[in-house]
Amino acid sequence: MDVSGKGVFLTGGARGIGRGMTEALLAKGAKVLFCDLIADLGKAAEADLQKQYGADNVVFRQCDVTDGDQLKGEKFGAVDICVNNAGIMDERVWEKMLAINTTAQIRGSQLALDHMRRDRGGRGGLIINTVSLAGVFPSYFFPVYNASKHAMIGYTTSWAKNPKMGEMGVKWRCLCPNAVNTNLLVFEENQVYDGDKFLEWIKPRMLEPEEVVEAFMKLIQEEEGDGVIYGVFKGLGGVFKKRRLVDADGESNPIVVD
Ligand SMILES: NC(=O)c1ccc[n+]([C@@H]2O[C@H](COP(=O)([O-])OP(=O)(O)OC[C@H]3O[C@@H](n4cnc5c(N)ncnc54)[C@H](O)[C@@H]3O)[C@@H](O)[C@H]2O)c1
Ligand SMILES: CCCCC[C@H](O)/C=C/C=C\C/C=C\C/C=C\CCCC(=O)O
Repeated sequence: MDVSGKGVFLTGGARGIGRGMTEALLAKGAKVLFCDLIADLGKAAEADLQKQYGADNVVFRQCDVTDGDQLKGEKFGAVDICVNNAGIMDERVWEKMLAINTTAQIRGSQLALDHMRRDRGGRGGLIINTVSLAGVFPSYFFPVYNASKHAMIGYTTSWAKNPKMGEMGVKWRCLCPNAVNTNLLVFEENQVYDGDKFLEWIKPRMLEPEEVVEAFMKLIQEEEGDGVIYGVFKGLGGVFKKRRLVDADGESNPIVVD
């Protein structure tokens, strides 16, 4: 989709990957309403971005995505693209994690679908859920996080397969990065299992947020690829290539390039 002039609603945009996504969308001419739980970071990001891209083009709202009314209340001038990106990683508060990573992403998707459906007077659109490579492969370091992300792959790709989706005019995509150098990877003891081992495993594979944002922009701008699960990772032939995950039965070559 050409994002120029399009309306975007994005969650978890105050920092990390979501902050980068917001800026990249603005740079391509989109108008972005982004929300986050952390008001001071969000407002600072808004001030920076408004200076660069104009106050009419980017707005921040404080919002807890687990509060259905707040999410609904912020919706939506005219939204062409919805990015459900807010997420946490903390096995100690696993129910809260499911509420943010899964329930809220599903709620955001449902609200966006209702808003966008062409067959009910909307103008169509694109829904992107930030998932994770942990939504595709098992990882014993964080079982509930993993489950929360597997659920979003199932949910997103299932909607994409709905035979009436063409009529509804809505496209669905999952963005699945490997570990990214953001606050999510700053964790305390017991937040994950064997955290030291995870960090050791991840060190040579770690992505920078900009790499994920670049992949996100490719995913968003491509016309093809409905329901695609878009992996972003190092070490299997490059970070930015479009890949469709079609075979997850082994670590050696689980991914087939299109
Ligand atoms: N960092 C990684 O290794 C990695 C890898 C793959 C996928 N992801 C996913 O990417 C997404 C973004 O994570 P990130 O790495 O940028 O982390 P981050 O912590 O930098 O950003 C996440 C943002 O979500 C916000 N948020 C959390 N709970 C919220 C709530 N209840 N309501 C509103 N906003 C809330 C946070 O305040 C934060 O600004 C998450 O869904 C995460 O699971 C991250
Ligand atoms: C606290 C870290 C949270 C990071 C979450 C993020 O979404 C990253 C996920 C990255 C990778 C997890 C996915 C798959 C791991 C697959 C295999 C690991 C095998 C390692 C081993 O067994 O030695």
